[in-house]
Amino acid sequence: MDGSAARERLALAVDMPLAQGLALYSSVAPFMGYAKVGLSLFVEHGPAAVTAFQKLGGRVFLDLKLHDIPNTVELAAARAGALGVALLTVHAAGGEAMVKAAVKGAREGAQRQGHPPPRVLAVTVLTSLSAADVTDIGFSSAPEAAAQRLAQLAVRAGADGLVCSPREAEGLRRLLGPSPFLCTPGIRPAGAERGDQARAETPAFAVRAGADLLVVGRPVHTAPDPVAAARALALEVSSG
Ligand SMILES: O=c1ccn([C@@H]2O[C@H](COP(=O)(O)O)[C@@H](O)[C@H]2O)c(=O)[nH]1
Repeated sequence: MDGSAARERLALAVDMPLAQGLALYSSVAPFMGYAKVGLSLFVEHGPAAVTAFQKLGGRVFLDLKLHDIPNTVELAAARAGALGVALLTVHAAGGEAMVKAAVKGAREGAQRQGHPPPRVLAVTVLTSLSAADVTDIGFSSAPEAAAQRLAQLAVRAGADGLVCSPREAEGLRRLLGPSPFLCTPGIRPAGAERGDQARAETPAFAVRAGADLLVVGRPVHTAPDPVAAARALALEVSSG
């Protein structure tokens, strides 16, 4: 795989103040094709955070993890679609009707503004949850089985893809085939601090497991040389 193909498979999680995030994304953009705008940036700046990265030429992954009643989620997804984002997240645990509503809203919102429809990705089991946490919140199964159940629900509802741990990607590919777009946060290069990520794996592991898009935040933010860290990620993705 060449460098530009690796770039298509890397998203920078911009979990930091906007000015700092814009500067960081500009410097790593040759290696990372998506800027992921998450809760902290969106709570502080709203749609302006999205347009700021779009002005830099970045494709925006709007990671709001919508989770509410279907009508509310449809309205929010329509607003996100109208912003021209490339990817939007919802929680699969919101149920089939809610995921369906998100897909409908996102498509209609994008169409109204003449944008291509965003891919709606359903979050299965957060990568920060350990097996014990998954039991604690009421699943009777291990993370992998819980992720598979939620993934099947999301695909039935029309989600374009799934967010999962790299540990679950291979099983989901086997179960669901080549079409769902698999996005894996919880990426840690060998030796990197895990922080709050309980089910993390290396970039090469995620690629071999069948992930389409790898989300990376702190391993780039906290690196002594973030550009070198992004270049190393792209290299590992290319050879993974
Ligand atoms: O299950 C999930 C879903 C989303 N995320 C998001 O990805 C990044 C990961 O950042 P790191 O600094 O590389 O840990 C972050 O924005 C999360 O909100 C996730 O980690 N797990």
